[in-house]
Amino acid sequence: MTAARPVRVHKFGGTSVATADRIRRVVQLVQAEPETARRVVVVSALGGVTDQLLGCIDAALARTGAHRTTIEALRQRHQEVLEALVLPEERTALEAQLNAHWQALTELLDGLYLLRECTPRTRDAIISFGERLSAPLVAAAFRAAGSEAIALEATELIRTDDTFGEANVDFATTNRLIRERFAAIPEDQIVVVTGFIGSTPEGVTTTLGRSGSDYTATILGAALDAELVVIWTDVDGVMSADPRLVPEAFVLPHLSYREAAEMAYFGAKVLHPRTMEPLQAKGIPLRIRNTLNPAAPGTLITAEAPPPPWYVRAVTAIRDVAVLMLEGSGMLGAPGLTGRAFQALAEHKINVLLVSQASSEQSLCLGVRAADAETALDVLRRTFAFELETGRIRRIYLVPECATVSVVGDRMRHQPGLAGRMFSALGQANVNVLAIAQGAAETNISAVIAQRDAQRAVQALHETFILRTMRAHLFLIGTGVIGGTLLDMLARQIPQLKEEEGLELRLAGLATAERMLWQPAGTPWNEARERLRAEGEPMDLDRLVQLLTTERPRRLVVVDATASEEVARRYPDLLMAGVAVVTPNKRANTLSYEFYRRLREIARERRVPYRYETTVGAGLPVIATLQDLLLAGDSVRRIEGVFSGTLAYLFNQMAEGVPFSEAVRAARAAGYTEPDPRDDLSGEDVARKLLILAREAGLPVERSDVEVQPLVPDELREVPLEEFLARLGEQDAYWRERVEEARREGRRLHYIGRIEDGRLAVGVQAIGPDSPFYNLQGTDNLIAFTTAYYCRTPLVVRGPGAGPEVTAAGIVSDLRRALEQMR
Ligand SMILES: Nc1ncnc2c1ncn2[C@@H]1O[C@H](COP(=O)(O)OP(=O)(O)O)[C@@H](O)[C@H]1O
Ligand SMILES: N[C@@H](CC(=O)OP(=O)(O)O)C(=O)O
Repeated sequence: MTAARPVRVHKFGGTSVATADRIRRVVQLVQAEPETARRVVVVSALGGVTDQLLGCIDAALARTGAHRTTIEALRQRHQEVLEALVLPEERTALEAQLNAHWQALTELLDGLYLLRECTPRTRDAIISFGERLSAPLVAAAFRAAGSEAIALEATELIRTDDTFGEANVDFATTNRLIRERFAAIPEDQIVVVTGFIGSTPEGVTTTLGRSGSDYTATILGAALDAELVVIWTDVDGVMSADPRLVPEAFVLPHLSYREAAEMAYFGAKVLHPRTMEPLQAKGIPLRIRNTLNPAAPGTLITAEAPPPPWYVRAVTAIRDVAVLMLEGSGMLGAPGLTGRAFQALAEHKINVLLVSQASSEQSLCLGVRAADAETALDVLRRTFAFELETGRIRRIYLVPECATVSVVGDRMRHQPGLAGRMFSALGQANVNVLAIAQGAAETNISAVIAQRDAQRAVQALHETFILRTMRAHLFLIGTGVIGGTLLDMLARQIPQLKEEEGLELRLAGLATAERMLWQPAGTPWNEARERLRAEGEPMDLDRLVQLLTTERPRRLVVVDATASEEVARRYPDLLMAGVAVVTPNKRANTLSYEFYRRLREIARERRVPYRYETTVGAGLPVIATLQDLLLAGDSVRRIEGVFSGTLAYLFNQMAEGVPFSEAVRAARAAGYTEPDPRDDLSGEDVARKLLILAREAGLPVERSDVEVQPLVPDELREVPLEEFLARLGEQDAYWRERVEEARREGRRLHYIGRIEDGRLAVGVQAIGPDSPFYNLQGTDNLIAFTTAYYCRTPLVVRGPGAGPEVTAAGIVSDLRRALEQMR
């Protein structure tokens, strides 16, 4: 007796047998396999045929008559393949065989047309013809290419129950039938088997569910103890996500049976969910390969697979899902209800994709296919008629147009926090979650979302869990000195951020007081200002806020580089909508205390970043230092500082004998002052910084609580700028005298803000050499914190407190922290 040859089963999907050329390729691929193996080939219907047959059913039921035209087109298509592939001497016989099929098919459809009714049984009979037509053609193509080959109908091999449309296999009988049939066929013959179909013990044709040919292949593989099953399709393997939804998806070289099954169950169309079942007990490996690219290694599916670099292996989605909601306080502590719901649905052969129940049992949420939704609703309303009447169940309703998104991976088991990550990734993508569920094995987590969010959700999850990169968006308001510098700085940093940190920051647009440009898909950083000029529309703050909050792309940060109160007043709207705000604009934090408090509260509650380090001391870590001290449990006794680079410069100049008027003009010429130097000289700017720090330190203070000593006399406050500048000299004598007086006492003048004992004051002070301010140079700021921990020597932050570069750098740092919080 010769040893049996090892068996290899090859399944070719509809895409692989769509045309005569493709079928030729199939023949070559199988012929290239080692002849020492027994070759079994499972084929699907020619690509698209099953869908067209389903279309015929609908057309016949609708009595349009279009089914006849479609059948004619299908006949034509198969005939062309026949003529291209089949040996001349075989044609007549094969044509006769196929014609019998066309005739049977036409009769069935005409029957529907007359009866206006299609039972699941008839539907299966009709769609089984796709495979029954393709298998004989493929077998003939093998023979034409010189191989011994026969075609078999799986109705004589696969025994099922009568669950039409998704029949269950009786494995004991099936395995026996397959073994007996194959024992009678010479081992060197290629056997071409119809995928997708089976039959009941009575010989009625059934189908195994859409994409069921995969399952046929593994049923055969297991029955014949195959050494390998290969599923040939039109992609290089099973990918980390549906490549049509996620362009960055990549081929997974190795998967476990469980992972592949979960992916298929939760929507990865590349495999039928049951494909893996027959192989598991025997550990038969399964390989997914590409007919169009046979050189690619494909995906290997076995019992165990080397773990992915991170927890999640793949992301999937099912579209066309509906959610059934059962609500009512009477569901509390009613253990039987859930069971009854399931049973009722099962009796109507409705598959529940996902279940989620509030722990109080106040609500039960069941995901089903959209096609089953109305029936399911009806079934549940009838099942719970009594409960609905007595109010134990308040209502049962349907949420249509949903989708499920799932993350799948064996390595997810026992990993806390993944569901949280999933929620936050979806939240960042502005995707609302209706329900969430996790499999008992902890190898999948699924969420129900609105169907329109499906692609965005899959992309967000793929990015978060698989690529582990992050895409974020920035909208810049204000392109003046600071905004402009920031744009240039980020344009330089972007490539590096992407390369080294996986952060893909896009510019979603920008606005000035005159114009705005909204490009949520991203606009090139270094062309942004030109685009604003060329493509921008007139600035309309209401509309802008509307766009930012309702059409926001994922992880949106608004940088407000204006000094506008109008813009600042919109921060609550932005934060409420989940849009982060990063700003050097002091306005928002210096409006009423109530406004300040509300901003922080929204940011905290919504977990949206709101950062404003650059409002005090530009890039210096002033606010961060204060916050750190408070976090450590420290308490502030005094904050004292020189908060204005401009005024520091002014007093340093005067100390060297420069008259007041000249010092102001020099500061203005050097670009240190505001365009109108009175904005600095009034002390308003310093007062605001002090107010912000006081509030950060916990004082519920208002602007009116700050005592400000202005450097501009009252009579010069209102005059035109030119006149003010011209009359500056009037002040020189006064300041010369004050500087001199201080010098006589060994002191120097500085404009100092101080918070102590709940008092906020800003003004000129004469300070001695023992003060940290005494040696202050140039435009430096110096802020000293005297606290419970830092009581003998204060903690000092010192450095340039103004300038476009340091301020923009401070904004970038705030931005990075904000993005970190939005991961
Ligand atoms: N995770 C995934 N990996 C690979 N392909 C996927 C995935 N999800 C969905 N698909 C889609 O499945 C298609 C293959 O399935 P299908 O069209 O049924 O092929 P066949 O006709 O070979 O059975 C691919 O072209 C791809 O667009
Ligand atoms: N022809 C059937 C069975 C099948 O598996 O097809 P494919 O291999 O092309 O997905 C269907 O369309 O559902």
